[in-house]
Amino acid sequence: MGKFTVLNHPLIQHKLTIIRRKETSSNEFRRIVGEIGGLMTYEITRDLPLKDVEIETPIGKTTQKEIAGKKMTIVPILRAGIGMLNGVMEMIPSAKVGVIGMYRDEETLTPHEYFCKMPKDVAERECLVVDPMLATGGSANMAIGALKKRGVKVIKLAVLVAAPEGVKAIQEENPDVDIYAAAEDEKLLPNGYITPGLGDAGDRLFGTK
Ligand SMILES: O=P(O)(O)OC[C@H]1O[C@H](OP(=O)(O)OP(=O)(O)O)[C@H](O)[C@@H]1O
Ligand SMILES: O=c1cc[nH]c(=O)[nH]1
Ligand SMILES: [Mg+2]
Repeated sequence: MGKFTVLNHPLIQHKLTIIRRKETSSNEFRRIVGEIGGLMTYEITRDLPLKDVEIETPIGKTTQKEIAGKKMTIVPILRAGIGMLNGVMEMIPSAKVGVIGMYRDEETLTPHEYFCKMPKDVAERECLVVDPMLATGGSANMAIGALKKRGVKVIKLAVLVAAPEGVKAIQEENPDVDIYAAAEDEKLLPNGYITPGLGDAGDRLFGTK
C-alpha cells in the first residue's frame, strides 16, 4: 500500500489555518495555497536521487551533487490544482507541467475529465499530481488513471486537505501511489464537502462564489 504522510511542519500548519478561515480573501487564499504547495514540495522531494558532477568554482575544480535523471512532471488538476502550481514550480523550476481538467458532478460526486495535455516524454518522468482537496478521491484516482494509461510508472499525489474516505479510495485503487497532505480532516459530508475543510477550493481561489 502507498504511504500516506501528513506534513505537519509548523509553517504548513500555520498557513493552512489561515486559508481555512472563512474571512480569508481570495487574494490571500491564492497566495498561501501557492506557498503551502512550495513548502510541501520541499518535503516530498527529500528522496530525489542525486549524482556527482564535476564543476569549477572561481577557486578551483570540485565534485558536487545535482539531481539525477529527468526532472518531474507536475500535474495540477484543474481548476483548483492551479493554485498550488506556482509554489511547486518555484522549488523545481525545470519541471514540466501536464494539465488535466476535471470537475465533479455536484449531485453524484462523479468526476468528469474535460482536458488533458501532457509532455511528450511523460512516461519517462516521475509525476506529482497536485490538487488542494482529496474528498471522495474520485478526481485524483481518475487523474492517476490517465497518467498510467500514458505509461507513467512513478506517481505521487500532494493535497492540502485529505478526507479519510479519499485516502482509502486512492490506497485501494492505486496502492503504488504515495499521498502527501497538509492535514487529514474528520470526514466527508453527504454533500461531498470535507469537514472542517476549507470550503470549495476552486471557488475560493478564483472568486467564483
Ligand atoms: O475527491 P473528489 O470527491 O473527486 O473531490 C475533489 C475535487 O473536487 C474539487 O474540484 P471541483 O470538481 O470542485 O472542480 P474545480 O477545481 O474546477 O472547482 C477539488 O479541487 C478536487 O479536484
Ligand atoms: O471540501 C471540498 C471537497 C471537494 N472540493 C472542494 O473544493 N472542497
Ligand atoms: Mg470546485
